[in-house]
Amino acid sequence: MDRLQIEGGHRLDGSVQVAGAKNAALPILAASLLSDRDLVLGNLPAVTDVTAMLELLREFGVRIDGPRQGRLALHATGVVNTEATWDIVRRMRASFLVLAPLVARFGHARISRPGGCSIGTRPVDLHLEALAALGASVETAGGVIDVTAPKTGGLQGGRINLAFPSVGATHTAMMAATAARGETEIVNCAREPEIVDVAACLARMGARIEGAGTHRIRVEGPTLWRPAEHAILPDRIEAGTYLIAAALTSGQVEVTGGRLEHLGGVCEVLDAAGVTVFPSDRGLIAERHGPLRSVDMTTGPFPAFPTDLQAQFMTLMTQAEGVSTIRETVFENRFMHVPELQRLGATIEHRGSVARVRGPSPLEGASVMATDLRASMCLVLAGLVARGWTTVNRVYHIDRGYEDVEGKLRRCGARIERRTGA
Ligand SMILES: CC(=O)N[C@H]1[C@@H](OP(=O)(O)OP(=O)(O)OC[C@H]2O[C@@H](n3ccc(=O)[nH]c3=O)[C@H](O)[C@@H]2O)O[C@H](CO)[C@@H](O)[C@@H]1O
Ligand SMILES: C=C(OP(=O)(O)O)C(=O)O
Repeated sequence: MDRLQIEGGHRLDGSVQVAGAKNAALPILAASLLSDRDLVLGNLPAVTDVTAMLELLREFGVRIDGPRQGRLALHATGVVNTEATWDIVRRMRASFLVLAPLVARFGHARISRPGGCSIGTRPVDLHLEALAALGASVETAGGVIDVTAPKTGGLQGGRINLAFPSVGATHTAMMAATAARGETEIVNCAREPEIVDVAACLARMGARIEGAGTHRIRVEGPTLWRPAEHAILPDRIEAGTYLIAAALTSGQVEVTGGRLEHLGGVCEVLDAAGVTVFPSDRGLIAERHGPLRSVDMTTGPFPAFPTDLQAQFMTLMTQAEGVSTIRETVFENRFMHVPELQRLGATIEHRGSVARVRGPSPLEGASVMATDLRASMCLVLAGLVARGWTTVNRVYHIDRGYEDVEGKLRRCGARIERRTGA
């Protein structure tokens, strides 16, 4: 199992190219199942979640050509299977996103109920309610979810009112609605930039869809599919991670491809902490003015501070003067990094959905265990400022969503090595 070894105390300077967003790439790959026309994708991130989704699509019978000159072509003409087993779903939660396109196109799909993961229980009720609102019947038995569209006419347009602006349920609703007959209105939907990117890709594929990025999306179906080409938008979470890394080490890094409008509440919070993020010719730069200040932060759906940057922000706050109160409102158990940061010397009290970080704490390198993608990354960030060497174990979590993490950090001056094996 790979691990990363980091020597702290080196300032980051230089530039980092942000990859395509994993959280747009995964639903867009699932959306390739909707159409029998070619879909060509650019800017797919080289991360293991994308590899796993491509493997799953191949198992369904999707033909995949490339990558050639950075582009990958998907042809879903010969889909042979509409069942995703537990073995597939347990490897990657986002594989659940194939449910809607399969039901929409083939009228039926069976998928194992995804379990929780280290950040929360992560139910799928809102996905299933969205499909039911378009006329699908949903049966669950023995951990398997069976979804069938009406025998005559398939899915029908309708009104989907999401109880919470779930990102995944919004993807499910949009994809199902493109194949349903008539108008669908999705209310209280998620507004994340990845929703806008998925909607843009669906529109290129022929869907009549509007309102993505607002609380209400309208889709007029069914879609007359056409061949399409789409480049995945840059990963705002990766961009935010490297901006935080630069601020943490008092360095200056140009985050190429990062976009201010995608970072929502992040820049405001960083500004209050003494870090200004400003646009450059090619992306974003974070500039720190003297010592970091503690800031309170609450995660929430876009444009609030993203839960996927909460752990990295917590590492930043270990180096800020004062007490920072961090509230996690999206997932019920997303503080698994707290004991590992404490192991490095951070002073953090954690109760329920609130963590209080008292800084600045001198961190000391140690061996720590990665528990999920962003928790792992916050430990790498801590390693950049800890005294001596930090070893982050179970790096496969980071590889799920960060392309070439050690290469990107090393090119900015970090001392970081990947070690393979025991
Ligand atoms: C592949 C992908 O895009 N993953 C992102 C996506 O996950 P994901 O799509 O799973 O996140 P959701 O927005 O759906 O989940 C938010 C909250 O809603 C709850 N919920 C969700 C669905 C449902 O049917 N019922 C329900 O109760 C979840 O348990 C969670 O507490 O958005 C999250 C929130 O921005 C990000 O952290 C993840 O990185
Ligand atoms: C939680 C995340 O991803 P997923 O929804 O794929 O588990 C993440 O990207 O931080």
